[in-house]
Amino acid sequence: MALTPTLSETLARARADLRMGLPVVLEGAERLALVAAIETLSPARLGEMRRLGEPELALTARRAETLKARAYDGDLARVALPDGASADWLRAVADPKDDLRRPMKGPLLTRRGGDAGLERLAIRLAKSARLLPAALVLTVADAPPGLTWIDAETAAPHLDALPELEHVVTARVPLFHAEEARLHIFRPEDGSDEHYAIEIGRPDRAQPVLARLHSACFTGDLLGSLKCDCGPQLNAALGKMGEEGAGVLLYLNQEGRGIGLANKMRAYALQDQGFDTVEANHRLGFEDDERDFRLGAQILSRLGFGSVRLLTNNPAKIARMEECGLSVTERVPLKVGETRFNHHYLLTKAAKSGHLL
Ligand SMILES: Nc1nc2c(ncn2[C@@H]2O[C@H](COP(=O)(O)OP(=O)(O)OP(=O)(O)O)[C@@H](O)[C@H]2O)c(=O)[nH]1
Ligand SMILES: [Zn+2]
Repeated sequence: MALTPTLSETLARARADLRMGLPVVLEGAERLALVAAIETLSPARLGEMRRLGEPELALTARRAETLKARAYDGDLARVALPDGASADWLRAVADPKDDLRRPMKGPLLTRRGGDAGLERLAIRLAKSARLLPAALVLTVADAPPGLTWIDAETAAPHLDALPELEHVVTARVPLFHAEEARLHIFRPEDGSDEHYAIEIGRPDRAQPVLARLHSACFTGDLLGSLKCDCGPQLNAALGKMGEEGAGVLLYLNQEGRGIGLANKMRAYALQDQGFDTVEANHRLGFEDDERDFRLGAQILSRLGFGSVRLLTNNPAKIARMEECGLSVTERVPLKVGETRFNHHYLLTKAAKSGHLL
């Protein structure tokens, strides 16, 4: 041990490798596979992988549904590569941007039988690298040297577990809405994004605290985008905490409901083609909401809060908090920032995701 990387560190490396277009090695109980993310796979690396054998394309069942491909593995599909399939072809299958212009990618031949555990892990890694959820998977007898090597049996449960968070630092930051405010930084030990807690005043830990779990939205929070209600919600939540003189706002770096900013922009481009926010996520191969709210519950309890008055319109958030052992004594509605550009988005969230209007 000592200087050799831990499983968390190896997975963090794997995410970085996939983002750069470098394959990683997954070692399962019965086979070994080279795995590359389709989004970043170069023609040269594809050529090299094809030289070593017959790779397959792993897609989520959500993406397969749009492509009319059968997903025999339940949550995913393993697609056989047609002769001469190029990196561009793979990219077009993984990325829905031209689906309407070029609908016929298939028929796609999908595999059934056998174990899809490594493919499942491959997609999981691509998602955690915030790439399109699609991977090239090649079963090999042995792997080329120098690639990051992952033990699949231990990695899969590790990716599902909540990473430990280190409370890195706390400092005072006077805010427009509340001069007495402190920012706490929390750093996950798995090398993923840091999350922030903004504590307003000195909330009494023995009482339910006014709390908001805010998910990062670069476009809404920073640019003032009118396409969602995030910016006004952020402002209104801090405003209310300022008025009451106490509260805690978690700023969770789960951009785009956990799919990352690049994928959220892909979803926006699909919305310009007429799909709603939920359909766009599905066409990309994601679930409606890929966030992990356990993080928020962990941060609140690390700060000493056991019960909250939660500012939200999302009943699922309340349910998640209670599952994590946090008591939600009250839901405080947060309805601000409706525009003609987000009216339909808000209606979709109410109709499909259970948000309260
Ligand atoms: N994937 C995707 N993410 C979006 C879209 N619009 C906003 N987001 C993200 O959604 C998150 C905010 O979630 P919301 O659904 O607005 O609200 P909520 O957190 O579920 O519920 P509230 O507590 O009521 O605000 C942020 O991470 C945004 O970046 C979209 O069209 N697609
Ligand atoms: Zn937003």
